[in-house]
Amino acid sequence: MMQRSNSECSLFPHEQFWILSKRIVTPDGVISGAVEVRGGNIASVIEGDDLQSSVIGGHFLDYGDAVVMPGLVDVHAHLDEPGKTEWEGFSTGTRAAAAGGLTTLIDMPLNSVPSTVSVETLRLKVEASKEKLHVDVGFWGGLVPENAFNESALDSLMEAGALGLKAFMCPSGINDFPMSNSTHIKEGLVALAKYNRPLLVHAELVPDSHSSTQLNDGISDVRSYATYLKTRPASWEEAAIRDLQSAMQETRVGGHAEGAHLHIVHLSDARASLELIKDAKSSGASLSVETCPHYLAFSSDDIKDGDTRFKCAPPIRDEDNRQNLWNALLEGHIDLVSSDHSPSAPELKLFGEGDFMRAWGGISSLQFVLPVTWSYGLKHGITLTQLSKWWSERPAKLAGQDQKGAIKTGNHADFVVWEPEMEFELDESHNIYHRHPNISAYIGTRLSGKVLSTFVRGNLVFSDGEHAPKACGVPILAK
Ligand SMILES: NC(=O)NC(NC(N)=O)C(=O)[O-]
Ligand SMILES: [Zn+2]
Ligand SMILES: [Zn+2]
Repeated sequence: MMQRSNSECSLFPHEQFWILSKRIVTPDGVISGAVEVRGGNIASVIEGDDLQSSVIGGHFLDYGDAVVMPGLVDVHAHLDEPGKTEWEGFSTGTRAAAAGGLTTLIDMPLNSVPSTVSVETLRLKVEASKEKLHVDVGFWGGLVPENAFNESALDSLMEAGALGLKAFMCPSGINDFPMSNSTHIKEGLVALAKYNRPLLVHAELVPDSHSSTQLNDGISDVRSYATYLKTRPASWEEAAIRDLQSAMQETRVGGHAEGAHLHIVHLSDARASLELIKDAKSSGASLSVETCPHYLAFSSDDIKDGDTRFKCAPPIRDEDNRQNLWNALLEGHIDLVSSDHSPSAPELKLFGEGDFMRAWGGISSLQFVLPVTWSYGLKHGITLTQLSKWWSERPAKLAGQDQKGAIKTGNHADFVVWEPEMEFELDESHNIYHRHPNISAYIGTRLSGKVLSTFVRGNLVFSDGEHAPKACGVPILAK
């Protein structure tokens, strides 16, 4: 049998091989069988027990009872390169992804320097990623007031390969990524319509009555999580989504932005905001919404004073809200899950002071999202099929990746092989590939679900704690 042309890309470098398992997650259910990989794609999927004899003579890997699932597709990762590689980076971030069973990441346009808001800055991203990608990485472009009314600027960003756009409705904390209003967002949707690509929105709206002096007035206990939580109420999410209502309506059949799609990132409020989303969906708007593992795993009562690892925006809310998020996910009102992996330099977390008001926000989680979603989901009876829809099928669709996100003939051979029943303590002894393991909110938790192997387009990029020698992930650019 032929070896793959660049054998350093894979720990099992064969042009053609079989993967066997008693639990393969396919769009038609979990089957016992074998997946044939040829030239990096899925050549066939066959059902049956004891298929070893059928594949004899060929190369194969028999994973027994371990689960073979489509690799996870994370539509919300901040990789921060170029310019903020000391926060994360293509190399560290994609190594963590490979170790966590994620095979595709879509990078957010902010936190790198410069932000990805033009063709030139997108080129800098792609250039900076060369030879550093252990998984495939696509890029969202930024919608900002400066380009929102400039259709040719948005056109060229789309033509250069951005998979869609991302906007903030509140200050992002990043100077070259100013916030947009609903008029900018409408313009963005109209520009995206002809490309059939989505606009992702950070939906929190700061009320007019609010000023930063007011914000810090009377705040005494800056180490208390409750203090921070009060400064970003659920009404901010609700107000943003209400403000988006007319833009959403334009995505309906016959609307000015028919063909475009609006996606709300990191929903935390599972009350009024969720109701508005349900209404918009049922009125025919092309709308979807994600939540993140930290909103599903933690509630405000769990967060200790001064533990700024848990600071993010929108904030982690109360326990009832967390239960509502799970129900919404199980009932299909929340479409998918993303990491919002958003690390920073540890100093910015101000662990010494534990000041929630001044610490940099963002949760670091990329490598752990599979066991976290699974472990906390077990109490809600989630299935492998649901997990795979939330983490692979729907995110791949949002990002326009029709050859990813499902184990079916013709798709990319992107897989995670994992043991859902295997428990482990996530402590400092664990091999963590994030640039800064200690800022992760998950250190110190006990999780269920150990990743054994990860394949990206047929390359075994991670196996048994080891990465393939060469980084052979590719930048994904829309055509
Ligand atoms: N600048 C950021 O990375 N912001 C991110 N920060 C969070 N979520 O706390 C985000 O996605 O809004
Ligand atoms: Zn955000
Ligand atoms: Zn984010």
